[in-house]
Amino acid sequence: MLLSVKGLTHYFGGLRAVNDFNMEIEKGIIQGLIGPNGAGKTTTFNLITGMHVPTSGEIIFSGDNITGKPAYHIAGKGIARTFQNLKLFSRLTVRENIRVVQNKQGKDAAAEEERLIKLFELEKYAEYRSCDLPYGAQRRLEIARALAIKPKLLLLDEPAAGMNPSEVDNLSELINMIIKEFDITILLIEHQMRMVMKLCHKLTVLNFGEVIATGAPRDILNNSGVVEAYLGKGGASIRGKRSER
Ligand SMILES: Nc1ncnc2c1ncn2[C@@H]1O[C@H](COP(=O)(O)OP(=O)(O)OP(=O)(O)O)[C@@H](O)[C@H]1O
Repeated sequence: MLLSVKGLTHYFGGLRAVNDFNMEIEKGIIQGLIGPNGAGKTTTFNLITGMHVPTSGEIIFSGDNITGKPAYHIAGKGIARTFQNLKLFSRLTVRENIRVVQNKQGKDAAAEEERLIKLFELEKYAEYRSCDLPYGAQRRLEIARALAIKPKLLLLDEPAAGMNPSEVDNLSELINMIIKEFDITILLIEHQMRMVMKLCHKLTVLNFGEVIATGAPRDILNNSGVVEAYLGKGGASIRGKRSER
């Protein structure tokens, strides 16, 4: 397993945001982490990436226990992330945003910078400050910048937030391209179910900080506990169809 999370629990004061969370991620796949608002998805990302120290539990990445290690250490081990609300260096150019996170400078780094700019269709914006980019391009840049640290595991936190349907389709293609072009594994938080169903090989479903289901996307869609968690008893399904009552 590339990542094993065991018994992860996190309290914010008296609020238990993540409760005995277990998850395993195999190398080379796109795994989805879904669940209703406030279920604890972003908190889980923050725990994995060292932004919060868990109350208890263990996180093993590539055989190393990274539980409670500082964020720079975890990034150095090969876990990169993007944020729900973009966190680009707004006054730096596209090129500079990528360059500042690269570990080394030199010929190889410059070639990698060009490759990322090209793959993410950012050529025409390369010298623009990131704050001057259209929204979709900012989102692409955030993923390109995360890849610039050459991670083994990429955590994407709602990359389709605020996108229109055609932008969501483009993003899905981009994520498929990433898994082909880079030697990488992806953990994806996303509310857009169409995208989740299209991309993910496996899903983990969180509700009130607990895992309520894990498995193949098709099985998850038909899991009554999951449907209930999203919409309450007797509600519509997460497939978007209204159920007859
Ligand atoms: N820094 C914090 N301090 C206190 N409570 C927090 C903090 N961050 C998150 N929470 C609480 O922890 C719970 C889980 O939040 P989290 O953001 O992880 O959920 P989420 O599944 O990512 O939700 P969404 O889909 O809305 O982004 C929520 O009740 C939230 O209010």
